[in-house]
Amino acid sequence: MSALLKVENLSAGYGEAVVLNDVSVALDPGKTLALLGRNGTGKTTFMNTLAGATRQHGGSITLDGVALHKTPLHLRAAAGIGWVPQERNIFKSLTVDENLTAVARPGRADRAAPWTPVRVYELFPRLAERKTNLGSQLSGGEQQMLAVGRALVLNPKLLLLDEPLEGLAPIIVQELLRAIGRITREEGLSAIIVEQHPQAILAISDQAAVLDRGTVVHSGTARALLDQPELLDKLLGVAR
Ligand SMILES: Nc1ncnc2c1ncn2[C@@H]1O[C@H](COP(=O)(O)OP(=O)(O)OP(=O)(O)O)[C@@H](O)[C@H]1O
Repeated sequence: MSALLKVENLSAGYGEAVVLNDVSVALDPGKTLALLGRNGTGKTTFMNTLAGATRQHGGSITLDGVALHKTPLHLRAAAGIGWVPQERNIFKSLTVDENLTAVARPGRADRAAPWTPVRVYELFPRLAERKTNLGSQLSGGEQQMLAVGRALVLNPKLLLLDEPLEGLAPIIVQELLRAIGRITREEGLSAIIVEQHPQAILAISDQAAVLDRGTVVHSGTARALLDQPELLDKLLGVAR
């Protein structure tokens, strides 16, 4: 199987500052990668770089055979990147429904059931109940659901979720984890998930990579890291 995403020898950062150094990652179609690491190790910078929001200094990014590093930020959604940034970026002055319909793109020919606002409401019934509420009137968890829904209706090839569970109540975390599992496992959408709750994300991921100081210091299966909690703690700098 050829990789959906191939990142090779990537270096990137902000202006002259280089944050990511020689990062290589590959992801097969339909698979999920958990991207882990301590604070400030470059996880968000990696996601931002896939989305085209940083300065790339070197290396290459290929999505579905297309050289993404040559595609500017405003064309990356059309190129297949569904980005849910840490700050969620929903339109706060539009209703839930307007948020979804404003960005919806037709599905790709290879998808039997494209994501539409209707399907997003099935996935997140809470959003269906809030259709006419403004983005600014939603709770943090509902905003996160809307941000995920907005990325889905773009019908991306690769979904990027940057700390989707951050700051959310445990019951909402469970709802989101179930929904993410459905999107990836059942619907077969490829995803990269950055998270501070490693166990929860590893449990729904296929692969794992750990960043430290802008470099990949571990990569393998998610299962192997779940089975070796001491190794995981060591990689994440957690004292036992
Ligand atoms: N807009 C920016 N301009 C300059 N430097 C930045 C910017 N954003 C992040 N950095 C720097 O890049 C490095 C990596 O930060 P990044 O946010 O990618 O890490 P992270 O692993 O996602 O951390 P966290 O878990 O805290 O979100 C840090 O040293 C940070 O100070």
